[in-house]
Amino acid sequence: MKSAVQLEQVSKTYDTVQAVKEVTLTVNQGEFFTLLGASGCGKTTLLRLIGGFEIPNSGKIWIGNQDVSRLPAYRRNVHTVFQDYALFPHLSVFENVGFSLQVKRLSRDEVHTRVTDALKLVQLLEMRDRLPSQLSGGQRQRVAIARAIVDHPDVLLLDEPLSALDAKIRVELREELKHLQRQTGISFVYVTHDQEEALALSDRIAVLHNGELLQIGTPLAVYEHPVNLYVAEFIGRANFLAGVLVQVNGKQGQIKIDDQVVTGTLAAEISPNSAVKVVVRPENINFTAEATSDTACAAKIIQSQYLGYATSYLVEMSGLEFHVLELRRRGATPYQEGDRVFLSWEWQEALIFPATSDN
Ligand SMILES: Nc1ncnc2c1ncn2[C@@H]1O[C@H](COP(=O)(O)OP(=O)(O)OP(=O)(O)O)[C@@H](O)[C@H]1O
Repeated sequence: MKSAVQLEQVSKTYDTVQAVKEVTLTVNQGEFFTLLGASGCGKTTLLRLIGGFEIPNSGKIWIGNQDVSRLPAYRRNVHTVFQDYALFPHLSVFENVGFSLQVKRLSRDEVHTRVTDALKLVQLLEMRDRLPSQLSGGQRQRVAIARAIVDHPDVLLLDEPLSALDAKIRVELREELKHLQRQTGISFVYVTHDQEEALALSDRIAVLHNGELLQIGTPLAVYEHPVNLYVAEFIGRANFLAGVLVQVNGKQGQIKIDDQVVTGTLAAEISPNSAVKVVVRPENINFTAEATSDTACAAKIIQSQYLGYATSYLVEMSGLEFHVLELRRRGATPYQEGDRVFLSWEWQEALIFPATSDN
């Protein structure tokens, strides 16, 4: 597979802050690649390094086959879509989108064809004569995206492009963006702190923390096989149970939590009698009114929230609180607050990490 962007041991320091620490990664051609992390983790800096708005202190950056580590932004075949759209207020939608082509002195016909195609892709052709002030936030962002794809860049960099929009428009535009990326085949490098957005959009996700790359993988891999407790906590919801590993049987571990014993999969090599944390997702916990197996734990429902498609429970077991999500099943009545239940899960569905693992 050909690479669109490659970073090798890239670091960037501002004064005393090391914003990016020795990051190595490859974005494949035609890939929707997301940089995900909490505020301040270095994702915008990484994007700015790829775009050429910052120069790394050390390391190398390639776009396609070209080493661009020292090239200024305007000499890289990449475009950036910013959170605040950055449109020219006095130019129409059409003129905004065609601006860079006119600067390049393309013929009128060529500009017309390309701008029309780009506006069709973002479904804004009928608004071509409006000014940015006459558009909604979502429409403005679509103009910014059309402007960025109009001269067919190899790579499009997007810095939280949906974060200024309200929730409903954000989800709509998210679907359009994914469709647009597939249609154009442009490689997208997308920055967000929103894990749900990252899961929904990406072919692969790079999870960053304190300037370091923790994990790269498909949405499924980072959700189901997080490399450490930090990634498990950052992506999706999870319950964290502290206990002691009492027995190891191949990949399976038994953990004692107070007087209860639960099972899980060892996510790392851990020796018996170590302090561990078990990570189990709310949707992987089952309830039964009666104990069904040795590892079912007695618990009590503290809170029940009916969500329509599912019921979300807060449950207490041995002084620990659990979140449980039960999808709606035809004919089933949700459990009530105060009900006594037994919790269980498949051992493959719970991950055991050393308690000292980075979180
Ligand atoms: N121009 C700058 N001068 C000094 N420090 C900076 C500069 N830009 C970023 N930083 C620092 O570098 C670190 C990473 O910042 P960066 O903007 O890349 O994070 P981020 O993950 O994009 O955060 P956010 O989601 O809040 O935008 C932060 O500690 C930030 O304060």
